Amino acid sequence: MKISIIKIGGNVIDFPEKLDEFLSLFAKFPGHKILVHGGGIMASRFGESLGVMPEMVDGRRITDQETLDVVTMVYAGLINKNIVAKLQALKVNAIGMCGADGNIIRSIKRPVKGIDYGFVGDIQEVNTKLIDHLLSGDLLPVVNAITHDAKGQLLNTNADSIASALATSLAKEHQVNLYFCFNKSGVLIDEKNENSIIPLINEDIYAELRRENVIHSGMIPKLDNAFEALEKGVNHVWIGKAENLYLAAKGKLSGTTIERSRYDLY
Ligand SMILES: Nc1ncnc2c1ncn2[C@@H]1O[C@H](COP(=O)(O)OP(=O)(O)OP(=O)(O)O)[C@@H](O)[C@H]1O
Repeated sequence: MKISIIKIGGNVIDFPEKLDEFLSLFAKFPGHKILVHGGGIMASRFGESLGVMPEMVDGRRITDQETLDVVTMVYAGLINKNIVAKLQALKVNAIGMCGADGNIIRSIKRPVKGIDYGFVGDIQEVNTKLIDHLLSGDLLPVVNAITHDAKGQLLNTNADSIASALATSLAKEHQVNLYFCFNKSGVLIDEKNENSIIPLINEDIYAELRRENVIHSGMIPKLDNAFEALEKGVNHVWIGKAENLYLAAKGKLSGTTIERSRYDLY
């Protein structure tokens, strides 16, 4: 089977018009597909309205019990069910899932090493058998950033890591492409210039861009996940603007392609 894993960033989810535009393109996206989302911006806003203030370390959310309650309500409830309803309206048979549903993603609470992230989960296992069944039955899984430890504990897990883990697990038996959609036109040389897209990044270019601080914050785990996915057999990884996903699927250059092999950009 050919499978596309598409991760949608919080900046797109947060704007209803942008989300609608993305979902109508996504609905037409060819072949078997899985949508992965978090929703950090909305979770922070809802948390604040309930008096649960966000606390971030290196772009990652510290998840105490109250924060876990908020992210579960927002990711697995509000955002997930809204996306599923919108896809159903587009005649796509979407099914919303957190990691506990059908034991689709099992994780383990991150051990404390210097920083205590609280109820944050590192992925251990993906139930590819169930995903195969769903995709074969023409269902479209919409997977959010809440996983579980199979002992009754829900855990907050990075959505980029979920997309990457789904892709690498499914790549053992299928041809898998991974797309990270966010609110910028790709990985940029100058973040303020949407035309400064870096069309292709390999390990050497990545190391240099990190040294020069061109790549920082949320882009670092995204690229780490991208390289790990390629190393573990994923066919193709793309990072770009949500609106350009359709062009990317048609092989038209409109974002950043991540590649393992050496390639001289300059
Ligand atoms: N060179 C770069 N080009 C583009 N964005 C960059 C670059 N370096 C760092 N970034 C940052 O990376 C961020 C994207 O990663 P981030 O994981 O925060 O976004 P996201 O996919 O929308 O996340 P989430 O799912 O958590 O909402 C951008 O908002 C940008 O600030």
